[in-house]
Amino acid sequence: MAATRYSSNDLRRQVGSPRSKGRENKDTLCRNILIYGNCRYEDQGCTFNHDQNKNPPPQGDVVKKAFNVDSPSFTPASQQSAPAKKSTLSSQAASAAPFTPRGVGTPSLPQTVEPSVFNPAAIREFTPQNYDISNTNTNGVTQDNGLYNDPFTAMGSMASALPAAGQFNLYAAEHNALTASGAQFYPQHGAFPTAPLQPPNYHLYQPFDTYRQDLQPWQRATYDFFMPAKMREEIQRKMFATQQVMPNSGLPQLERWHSLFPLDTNNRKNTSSFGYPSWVYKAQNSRTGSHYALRRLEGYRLTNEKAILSVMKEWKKIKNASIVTVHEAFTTREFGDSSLIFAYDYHPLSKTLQEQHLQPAHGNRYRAPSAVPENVLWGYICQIANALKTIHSNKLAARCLEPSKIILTDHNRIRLAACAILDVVQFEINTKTVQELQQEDLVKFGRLVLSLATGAPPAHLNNIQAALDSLGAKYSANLRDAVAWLIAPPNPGESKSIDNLISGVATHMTTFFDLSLQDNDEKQFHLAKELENGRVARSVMKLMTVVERGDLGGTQAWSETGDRYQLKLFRDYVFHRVEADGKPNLSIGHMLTCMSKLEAGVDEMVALTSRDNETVFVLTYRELKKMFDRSFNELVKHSKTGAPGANN
Ligand SMILES: Nc1ncnc2c1ncn2[C@@H]1O[C@H](COP(=O)(O)OP(=O)(O)OP(=O)(O)O)[C@@H](O)[C@H]1O
Repeated sequence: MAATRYSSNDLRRQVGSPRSKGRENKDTLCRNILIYGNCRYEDQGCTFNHDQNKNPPPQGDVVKKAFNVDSPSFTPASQQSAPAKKSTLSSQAASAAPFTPRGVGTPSLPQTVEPSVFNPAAIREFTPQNYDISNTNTNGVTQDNGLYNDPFTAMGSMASALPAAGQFNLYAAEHNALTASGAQFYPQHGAFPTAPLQPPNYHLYQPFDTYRQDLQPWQRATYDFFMPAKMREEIQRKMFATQQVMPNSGLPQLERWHSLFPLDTNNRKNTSSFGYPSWVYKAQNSRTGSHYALRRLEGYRLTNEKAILSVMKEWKKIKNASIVTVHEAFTTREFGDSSLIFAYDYHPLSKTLQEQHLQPAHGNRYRAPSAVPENVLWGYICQIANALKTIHSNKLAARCLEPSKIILTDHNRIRLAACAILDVVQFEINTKTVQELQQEDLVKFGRLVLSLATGAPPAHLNNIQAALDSLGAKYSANLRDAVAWLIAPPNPGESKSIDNLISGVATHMTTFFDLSLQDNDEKQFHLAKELENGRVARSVMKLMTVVERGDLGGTQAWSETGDRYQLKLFRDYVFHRVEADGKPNLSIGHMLTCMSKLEAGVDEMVALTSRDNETVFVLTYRELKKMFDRSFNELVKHSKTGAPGANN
């Protein structure tokens, strides 16, 4: 802006004040001080008062003057009904057109408006799009009596003043509630109309950028909008495994379980773990539809009902990320024998530690499996210690700590997979106390780690000392000491506990904890992206229910007429774009942006052209969103099921 625009004289001329002289001016506070905080003409002859503290004009005096800013002749007609507000500032802003965001409608401009320093049209350029307002005096920037508060400096104080989640609905179509709650953000501006909080536009696509900061915008690719391909593939494979069925498996349907699918990778009848051959099946619960892993102990005959009841009562309390949760146990004769079944959480595509580390590489049975890296071993130690801590604190013992009964459910993530079984099976014959069983847990834990470190199954570890000595070549003394401590019997009169081990491996625990937090951060980042995609997907689904539908509720070609026609053209604009040479434009960024703008109902204009180029509609996303909502609501009214979410 030209410097002259800010001169106090000019300002006064614009507001229609008569030129005052000498002493009179000295009493009047210079408007440049009011508006800009200083007056560059102070030392160049500006005759107004530049000391804000000097002679503040008494409120009563103002109304007595023939010409003053609150004089009714300067008050726009549209504002007269509002309670008169005392102000010593320029009336220019008061008579300026009330700001209305583009596309909301034509603001009712007062007819007597004089040339204005404040050009609302210009102010709009600073307004964040889709900024819904209920107070037409506000336009997204703090604006009152000619004062312009830089929204960007204001944001700092806003950040701390942001309302707690739940105070308003981020997904609300209208944000008037926000405007109303704006008052609390400007307590210091009590005398001014409160401007609404400028909320970030929650509806617009907002991918996080923490993890790809090194990329320039033009280097972004489609996959930047989605989770990494590897992660997606892994999750999809797991989903596929969960849904897998085997129609002619010959497996029975149990009372409340169906679609049994065998998970065992060999059909050896191995009785070493429980004293009975055991089999694992994936099955779907008929009541909940969820999938579980059922472990069946073949040929087990239950003699004491209390065994299941009392053991399960205790084990159902155990919730730990390193233990596969056990839900129930029951007996069945559906397999043609008397079987005991345990229902566990199902972890698709898991492998036992035995399969992962102790079996020769597939297709090469002469080559020993490669050694488990030390950091992976420490990860296992931390997770098993975590599991044992919970189990032992609940006065239980894990008992089944074998490589074939610990499953790997994700990258280096393990879980004890056969808890509670031995407690039921040996309910009547067990003669050991829980403390003794817990001591045994520690020894089994040590043998398990030793087995993984040496590559020999626990049953083959006959010379423990030799195996421990061999660790020195591959692993740190720290690891060797931890394993030796676990396996060694406690000193007479002493007992070892899992707490002792946890204190001893605290540094490894913190390393593992940190890695797990980092992993969590990364997943959170991908989750945030998928949140955006989920929203866009819902909007696309809604749009697809409307366009090309045909007739509805007796209206012929409903989807080709009225609002629906424009939505159809919008669909073309978003998804069927072509280049000048007719080649399809498949920019995913364009699709995501348009759909999220639609969801946000921003005030940006969009031109929709019919396919024959005969008709062009120029409208805002806000208008389109209204059409979209109207059309969809009409559909909902005619539907049997009602609003989405009421049914699946
Ligand atoms: N909760 C579970 N969720 C998903 N898969 C599981 C679960 N528990 C076990 N499995 C899988 O079932 C398969 C068979 O497990 P099992 O414990 O019978 O191993 P195994 O090597 O056959 O042992 P054994 O020789 O003692 O029968 C393994 O591949 C294992 O990963």
